[in-house]
Amino acid sequence: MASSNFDDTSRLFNFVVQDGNGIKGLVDLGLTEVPKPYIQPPQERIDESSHHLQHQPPIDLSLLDGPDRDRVAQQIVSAAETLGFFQVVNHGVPLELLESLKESAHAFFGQPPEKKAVYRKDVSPSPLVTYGTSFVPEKEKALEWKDYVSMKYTNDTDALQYWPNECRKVALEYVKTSTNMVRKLMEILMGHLGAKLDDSMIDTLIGSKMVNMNFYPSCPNPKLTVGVGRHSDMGTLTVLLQDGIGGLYVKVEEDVDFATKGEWVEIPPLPGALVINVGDTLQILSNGKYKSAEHRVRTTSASSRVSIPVFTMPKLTVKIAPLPEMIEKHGMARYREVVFADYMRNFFGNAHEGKKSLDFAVIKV
Ligand SMILES: O=C(O)CCC(=O)C(=O)O
Ligand SMILES: [Fe+2]
Repeated sequence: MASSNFDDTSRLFNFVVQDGNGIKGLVDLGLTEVPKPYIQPPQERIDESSHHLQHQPPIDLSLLDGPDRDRVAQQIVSAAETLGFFQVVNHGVPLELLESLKESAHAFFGQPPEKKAVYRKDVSPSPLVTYGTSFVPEKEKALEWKDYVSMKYTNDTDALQYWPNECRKVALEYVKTSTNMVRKLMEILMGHLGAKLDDSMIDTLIGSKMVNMNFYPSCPNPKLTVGVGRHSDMGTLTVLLQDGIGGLYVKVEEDVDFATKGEWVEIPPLPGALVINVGDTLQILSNGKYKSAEHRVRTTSASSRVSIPVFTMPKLTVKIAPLPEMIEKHGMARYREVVFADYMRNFFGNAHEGKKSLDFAVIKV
C-alpha cells in the first residue's frame, strides 16, 4: 500500500507535482484511500445523489443551414443567456475524430511518467506544451484529482512539430474543425447583441486557441475529492468533448427562471455530442448578458475519465471590454476594460474559486 509512504505531505507533493508522476502515478501505486492533500473541505465536496440531470436536448447545428435557422439561433442565444452551457450535434467535427481523440488521450496518459514529465512547466522542450496536475497546486488548499496536457495553437507547422506525438494530429484536426463551429456560434451570439462579426473581430475574440487533454484516474473515495473544483473558463467559448463516464456539473444562477435555479445540474454524456460553454470573456463583452457558467467535475471509483476541451480566447494583447452597444442598452458598463494577458495572469495566479475570476474586471457599484 502506497499511502503509508506518503504520510508526509511534502513527499507526496514532490512525487505528484515536482517529479511529474501526476495523480495517475499515485493511483497506479495501488491507493486504497484518498491521501490527505486531496481531501476537499465539506462545502466543496460533490454529493452526487442531490443533483438533477440537464434534460435539454442537444442543438442540431446542421439546421442552421436551412429554414429553421432563426429558431435554432434562438436556442443558442437562450442557452447562452441562461445556463451558459449547451450541447450540440451535427457540429462538423467528424465523429471518428471524437473517438480518436479519446483514444489518444488514454494513449498519452497511459505512458510511463517519465515520458509525460518531459513536458512539465519549466522543462518542457516547447512553450506550447505543458503537462501538469491539479490546477495551481502551489496555491490550492486541496489538490484536484486530475492530470492534464495543454497544447497552445499558433500554427499548423508548430503544432505538428511540438505537440506530443501521441495526439498531435488528432488534436490539430479537432482545433481546426471545432473552430469553424465556434465561428458560426459567435456569428449568432454577437449578431444578437447587434455586433457584426467580420474577420478582424473574429481574430480579436477567438484569435488564440488551446486544446487540453484532461485525465481523471479512478478514485478510491469520490465523495471526498473533486476532479476539477468550481470555476468558470476565462476565454470566449469552450468546446468540450467528454467520454461516457459523466460527472460534469453546472451551477444554475439564482437569477435564471429555471426550476433548478441555484442548483447544480449534470451535463450528461451524449454520444456524438460536444458541450459548449460561455467563458468570462464573452460575459464581459456582452456586459453580463451571456453567462459564463460555473462548473465542476466529480471523480469516480469505477474507471478513469477523459475530457478534451478547446478553449477559444482573445490574443494576449487584446483589450476586452463590454461592447458599446451593450453599454448603451444597459445604461452602464458592468466591467472595466482589461488587457487579456492581465486577465489570464490573474486567472492562473489563483486556485479555482467559482466565478471569482470575474472580479478582476467587475466594476463594483
Ligand atoms: O472535464 C470536464 O468535463 C470539464 C473540464 C473543465 O472544466 C476544464 O478543463 O476547464
Ligand atoms: Fe472548465
